Amino acid sequence: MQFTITQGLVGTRPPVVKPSPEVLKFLGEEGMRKLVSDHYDLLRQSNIKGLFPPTDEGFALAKQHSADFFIQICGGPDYFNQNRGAPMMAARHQPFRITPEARRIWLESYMMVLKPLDMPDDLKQSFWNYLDIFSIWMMNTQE
Ligand code: HEM
Repeated sequence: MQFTITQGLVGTRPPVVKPSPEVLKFLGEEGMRKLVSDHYDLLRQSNIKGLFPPTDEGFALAKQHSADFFIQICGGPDYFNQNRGAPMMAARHQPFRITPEARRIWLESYMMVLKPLDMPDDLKQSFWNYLDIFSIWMMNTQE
């Protein structure tokens, strides 16, 4: 199990592999929502907290939308499309200043919630590899 952070250039979109559907089968929808919620709670205490909604209501909604997406990308119901429309993730992140350093903090926060998670290593790896590569797509600002 290796939590590698691949060096990626702002503005590039390396080919990405979706996480294994087994991740969602193992965690269940509630487990996935808890994972995403724990990640957001770390982001809220991080140096990039200013990127995220300041109110509790906004923050709860952000958790919901993000979990909807991860459930969908892992082969579950298309909650994200139903609630938010086509993902277009890079475009949705465009209004936010996502630098390589912000990506690193975002990924390290996922690392912190994945490490202690009760899930087989091959599934953690599959989920991590997706986060590692797809997060490169979200970078839109040089340091
Ligand atoms: C694997 C990579 C990523 C995925 C799959 C992802 C997914 C999402 C999703 C689904 C949303 C909600 C969009 C909406 O409903 O309109 C969102 C919003 C957001 N993401 Fe990401 N994201 C990723 C990487 C990042 C990174 C690296 C950052 C910053 C360091 C970031 C910062 C934000 C911010 C600021 C928002 C808006 C507030 C919010 O709804 O949380 N994201 N992201």
